[in-house]
Amino acid sequence: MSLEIRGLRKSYDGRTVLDGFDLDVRPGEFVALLGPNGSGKSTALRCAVGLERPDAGEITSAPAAMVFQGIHLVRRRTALDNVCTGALGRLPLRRSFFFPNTLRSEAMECLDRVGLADRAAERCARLSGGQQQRVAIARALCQRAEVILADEPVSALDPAAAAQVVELLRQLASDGLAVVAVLHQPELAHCYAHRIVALHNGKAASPEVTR
Ligand SMILES: Nc1ncnc2c1ncn2[C@@H]1O[C@H](COP(=O)(O)OP(=O)(O)OP(=O)(O)O)[C@@H](O)[C@H]1O
Repeated sequence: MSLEIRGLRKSYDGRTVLDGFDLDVRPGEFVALLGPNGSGKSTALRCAVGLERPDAGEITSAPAAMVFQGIHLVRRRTALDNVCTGALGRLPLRRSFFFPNTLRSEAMECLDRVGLADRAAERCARLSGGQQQRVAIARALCQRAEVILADEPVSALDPAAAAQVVELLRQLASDGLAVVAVLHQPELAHCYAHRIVALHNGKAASPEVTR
């Protein structure tokens, strides 16, 4: 299992958000996490990646990276530079200003996997929203993540770009990653996810196998 969450509990200001949330995601699996606004979907992902401390529960995860709705690229830098920053956590400090060629090659491979090798030298500000989100996914790949946690990755995109990004997430899962994406579009979840998990009353409702 790439990601195992058991009995996750989290409250804010005395209000219970997660109340025994469980989730298992295998390598090769794309899970869509659905649920109403405020049901705790982001909180669950943030706990899984270590951005939030749970009140209780156990999380076991292979190296994980998060992708956000807001994308968070450095817009004036090139797509390739942005992807290279995925490796900052494993670079010595002196290397973090001029990325070594080996890293640039790895970042190019990551851009290739998201279909954007031909835009590597383009400043991110000049890319479309969907392309920018694919660059952010390439950056997660350059982190050498085995688990990708995507929090509403397509909510800001037009329908065609959204479908392309969700299809890419499915492809990456088919290549062996474990992928969890919070989606607000049930039709995309049904079309592309291997499995849908619904968050209800702080718990995972029975998973529904879609494919
Ligand atoms: N840092 C925080 N401090 C206080 N309350 C928080 C914090 N983070 C989240 N919450 C609250 O926890 C609840 C769950 O939030 P969360 O963002 O996880 O829900 P969500 O299912 O992702 O919602 P949405 O679909 O609207 O993004 C909400 O009521 C939110 O206001």
